[in-house]
Amino acid sequence: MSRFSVENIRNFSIIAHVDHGKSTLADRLLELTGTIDKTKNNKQVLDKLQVERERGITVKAQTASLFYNWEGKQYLLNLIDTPGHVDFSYEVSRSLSACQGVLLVVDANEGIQAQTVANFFLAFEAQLSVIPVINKIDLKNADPERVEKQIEKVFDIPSDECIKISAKLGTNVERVLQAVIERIPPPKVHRKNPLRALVFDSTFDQYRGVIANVALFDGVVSKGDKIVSAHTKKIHEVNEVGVLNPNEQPAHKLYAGQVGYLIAGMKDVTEAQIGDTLYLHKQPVEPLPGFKSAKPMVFAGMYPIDQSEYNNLKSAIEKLTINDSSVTVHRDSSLALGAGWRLGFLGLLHMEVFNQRLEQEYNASVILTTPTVPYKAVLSSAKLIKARRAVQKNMIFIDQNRVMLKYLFPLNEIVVDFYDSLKSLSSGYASFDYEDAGYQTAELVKMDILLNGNIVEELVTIVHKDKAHSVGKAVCERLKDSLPRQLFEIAIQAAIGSKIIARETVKAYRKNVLAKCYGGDITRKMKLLKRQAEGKKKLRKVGNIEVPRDAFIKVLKTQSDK
Ligand SMILES: Nc1nc2c(ncn2[C@@H]2O[C@H](COP(=O)(O)OP(=O)(O)OP(=O)(O)O)[C@@H](O)[C@H]2O)c(=O)[nH]1
Repeated sequence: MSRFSVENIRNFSIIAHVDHGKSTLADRLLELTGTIDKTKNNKQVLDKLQVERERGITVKAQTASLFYNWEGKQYLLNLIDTPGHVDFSYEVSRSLSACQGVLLVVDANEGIQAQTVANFFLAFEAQLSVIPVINKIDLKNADPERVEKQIEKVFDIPSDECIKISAKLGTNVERVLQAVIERIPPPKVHRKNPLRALVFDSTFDQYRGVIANVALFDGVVSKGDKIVSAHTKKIHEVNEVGVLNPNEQPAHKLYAGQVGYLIAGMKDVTEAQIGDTLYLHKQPVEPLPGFKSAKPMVFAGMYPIDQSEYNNLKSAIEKLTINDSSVTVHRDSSLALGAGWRLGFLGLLHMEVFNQRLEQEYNASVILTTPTVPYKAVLSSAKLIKARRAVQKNMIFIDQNRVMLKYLFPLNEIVVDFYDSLKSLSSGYASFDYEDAGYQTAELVKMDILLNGNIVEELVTIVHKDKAHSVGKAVCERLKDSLPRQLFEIAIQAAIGSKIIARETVKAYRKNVLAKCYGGDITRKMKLLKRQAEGKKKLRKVGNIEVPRDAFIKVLKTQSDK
């Protein structure tokens, strides 16, 4: 790695709206630089996770070091592929901290979309060079000239700076590499200074522990060095350093300006903080600014299906959060579901992907309960807070056919199905992005669910006053369908304070498990009675009513559907 002087290094990222072609462009860049062989099968090479390949989306930023000869010089181009979906924008902003420039990919047919704008501003605020790339010019409906005008109008980038390509066919992709060299500056670093390395990402390997992705701002690091984490102050010996090409390729040393990986026997989440600065033992440095921690937007309870799986699930969640530090984890417990956690995610897709990764990468199966959003409650005698509907903030015309609208919304109104409704109302044309605008007051009420007068703690929820009646009714109906009949009548009620807003009744009945056993075989009877007793363990008693675990899960799901 010593061959590459700082002048011959470029660190860049590809950013875009979802599906505009980042991963396809990354595949072509990898082929052009001989990093991977050119075959028809190179599809989303950097999307290594099973969930990414199944869903065809990038959820995790990936790094690849490309070697490229141009005008007689050899360059080291470090590419960081980033996710497009809004739920993963935290990955994008972290990746940008290791870069000096970005390729902003825009679909020649769809033009500028919500995440194009959001990602552009992330790069702009980080003062990175932006190279606009108009992709998919091979499409029949492509209109690169219109997109060029949009880019000029919205981002103030002269249209002659746009590179028009087809990542699919490889058209003009070589020009993109040349623009990276010409328009993105080399990193501003000092190799003679003591080591200062930023941990911008990390993954967990079962055998080798934490693999930290690092960007070197100063100095050199080699195998055998003793390094210190500015965060924990713990000393670690470096076992391996190298570059991602795109798979790990060990090297003797990494130099300032380069991006690579480092393994130093860190075994634990707390030892591998993303945003941490690493320095050489006895040569302390001023730590780099690091990252703002991600702000969870959607919360869900997570429990093992069987409590005996608690410890395995705990370790799986810990390992996965090393790789996805935007998930927040707090211990929680529920009378119905046992010990578990309350996890915070950046959005619903993020929650689904995390759940799928737990299953696929760690073989864990879990119960997820209703996602909720955080509220701050002000308890007054009336217990009530003023409502606020969506408020329009501004409107910008991107071109004759497109308009960008900004609204202030209650988060609760958008987390569940807003995006889907928007897509179907606009026949797929509208796109959507959001950012947290802080807490606002609203008329929210706490809704209790009661069984024969006893509150079921697991089902207490916060709902908007206007929706309380419909949510309460739906929960009571769902509970009625899922509660087994018992020896006595059960009143199911939804209540706000002392006011009952919905009610259903389950008639009395006794389930005789021996009903179908006529005479004879005592062992069979015993078996059925034993099974009934085991079944009872999975029940939760509310007063004298037995509620099966399934019933909770079904009702919790209704709450999120409403
Ligand atoms: N016709 C055409 N299709 C393209 C081109 N580039 C990408 N695509 C297609 O567009 C779709 C999305 O491409 P991806 O590269 O996966 O998009 P992405 O931006 O990486 O998507 P995320 O990782 O989910 O954000 C795929 O079906 C590609 O085959 C192109 O130049 N022309």
